[in-house]
Amino acid sequence: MKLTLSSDIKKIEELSYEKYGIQSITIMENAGSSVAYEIKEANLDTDEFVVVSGTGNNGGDGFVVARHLQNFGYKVTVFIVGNPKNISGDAKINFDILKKIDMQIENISEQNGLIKFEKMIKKCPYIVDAIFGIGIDREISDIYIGTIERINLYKKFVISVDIPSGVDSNDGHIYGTCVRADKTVSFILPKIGNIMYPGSSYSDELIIKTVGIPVKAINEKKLKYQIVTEKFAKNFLMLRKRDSHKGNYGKANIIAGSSGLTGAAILTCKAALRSGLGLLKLYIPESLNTLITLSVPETVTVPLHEMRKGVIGINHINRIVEDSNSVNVLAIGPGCGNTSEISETVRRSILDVKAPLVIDADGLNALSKNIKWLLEREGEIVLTPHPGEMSRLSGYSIDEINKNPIHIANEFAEKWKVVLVLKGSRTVIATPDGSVYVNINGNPGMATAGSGDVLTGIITGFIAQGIEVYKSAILGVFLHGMAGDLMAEKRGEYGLLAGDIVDGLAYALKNLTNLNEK
Ligand SMILES: NC(=O)C1=CN([C@@H]2O[C@H](COP(=O)(O)OP(=O)(O)OC[C@H]3O[C@@H](n4cnc5c(N)ncnc54)[C@H](OP(=O)(O)O)[C@@H]3O)[C@@H](O)[C@H]2O)[C@@H](O)CC1
Ligand SMILES: [K+]
Repeated sequence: MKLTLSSDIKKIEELSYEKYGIQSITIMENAGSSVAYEIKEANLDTDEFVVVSGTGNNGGDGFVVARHLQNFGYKVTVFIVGNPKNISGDAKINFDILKKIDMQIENISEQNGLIKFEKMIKKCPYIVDAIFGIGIDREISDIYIGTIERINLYKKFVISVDIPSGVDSNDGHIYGTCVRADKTVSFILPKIGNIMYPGSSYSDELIIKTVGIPVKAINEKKLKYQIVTEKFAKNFLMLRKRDSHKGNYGKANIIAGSSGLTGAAILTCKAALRSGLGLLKLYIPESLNTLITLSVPETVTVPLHEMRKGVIGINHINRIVEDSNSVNVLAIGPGCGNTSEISETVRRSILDVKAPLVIDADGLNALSKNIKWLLEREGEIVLTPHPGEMSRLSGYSIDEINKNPIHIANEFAEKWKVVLVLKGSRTVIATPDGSVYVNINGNPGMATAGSGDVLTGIITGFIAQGIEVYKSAILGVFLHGMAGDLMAEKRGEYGLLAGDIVDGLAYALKNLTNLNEK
């Protein structure tokens, strides 16, 4: 499902009106009535509603909701926040209708109105929030703060129109304060602010209504953001043929692990193998070989002589590079340590390995000091940073990245021609052609040591199996989240270990392939 900026929605609406002759008032009517019917069908235990409208078109939608709710037999009171003189266009048409049908309308433009509002919502259990939609563009002040804080204070059931009032639809940040909604009914397509944090945490449920905008108008607007849904991800998965052997499922090389960080190598290898790949080779400092072999016996290890304890010697790089040109993918980084040996390995791999590369953790740290190496890269490359690593790679602060992961990932992937997997509570996958995919499954239990190593292993495993590089990244992120969710259901979020995600991956893959077969 596509994901939009407010400008995308405005463009789609413009196309619908100007090219296809749809009337904007019709769309407002459909938007408002879709919310009202959603409320009616929920059979809520009330005979009364409060609708809180702003003075823009979101408020206009609220006026339509109020009219329909009244028709359904509910007692409705409309509170307008702001100066009613500012209501114009379609919203004004609907406002005038309310006056003609004797709707009870109150105004919250000063303290008096606020007291009246408070009194009313204390006794009315259901509130429709139509204060701001995609048009909010600045910090909220005064009377708006007072209104929103009162809505939140009494913990009533709140239905937000389009987006909880206070969320920026373009990035999900909050303009000072925000309505806490139980349900949001959004129109045409979800907005980035409905999906990204913190905005998405302000609504427990999100419903999308099409409101009569022609699909043609939506398709004509090239939309670059997309949510990764199960339906979308499962198409990338290849069914395993009955008459196949391990040679059909690809070969991967991994460089991971160093003294004290052997666990990272173990997790990466286990995850790669669990993704279904045929043959896995791990390059490992020789002193760690026994531990790896005992922990992941399915991995072929290449124990390499150490010039420094627990670190692969620099003299082996030629061999690794040469070997990696005969496999389907090379992954570098998990638990490698921040060493000059790894830095040189990353440099040579970027320059000389033609197979796709997956670079994570210490591999990224090496790259961030020498980002221009990417200019020399001919083959495909996936980078899987968390916000700290992304900060070192991009120069943006962690705070900036957390506030705007979609736009920063998009810019970086296009600039450096990489598939970028920016990890976070909503992992973003950005591709060199400017497409951006946002993953929405997963849970806070997955924010645990080794979780990223598991993701690197999964993506590596899928690339090895011949799934296109960007699709492997999307599928890997989706299944990583799905595996985490399955295991959190069994064990809870607190006790979740990265190793559980590896176990969950087997079940997640089983679920997804079952869906594929149906
Ligand atoms: N376009 C369409 O055809 C359709 C649109 N639809 C609906 O319209 C919504 C978008 O409507 P919109 O563009 O009018 O913006 P909206 O969210 O109502 O906010 C603008 C108002 O808020 C005000 N304001 C802003 N920030 C403020 C602040 N911090 N503090 C105080 N005031 C502030 C701003 O005031 P101003 O900046 O002019 O002073 C203006 O009055 C969309 O989400 C959907 O619900 C549907 O009906 C389908 C058809
Ligand atoms: K709203």
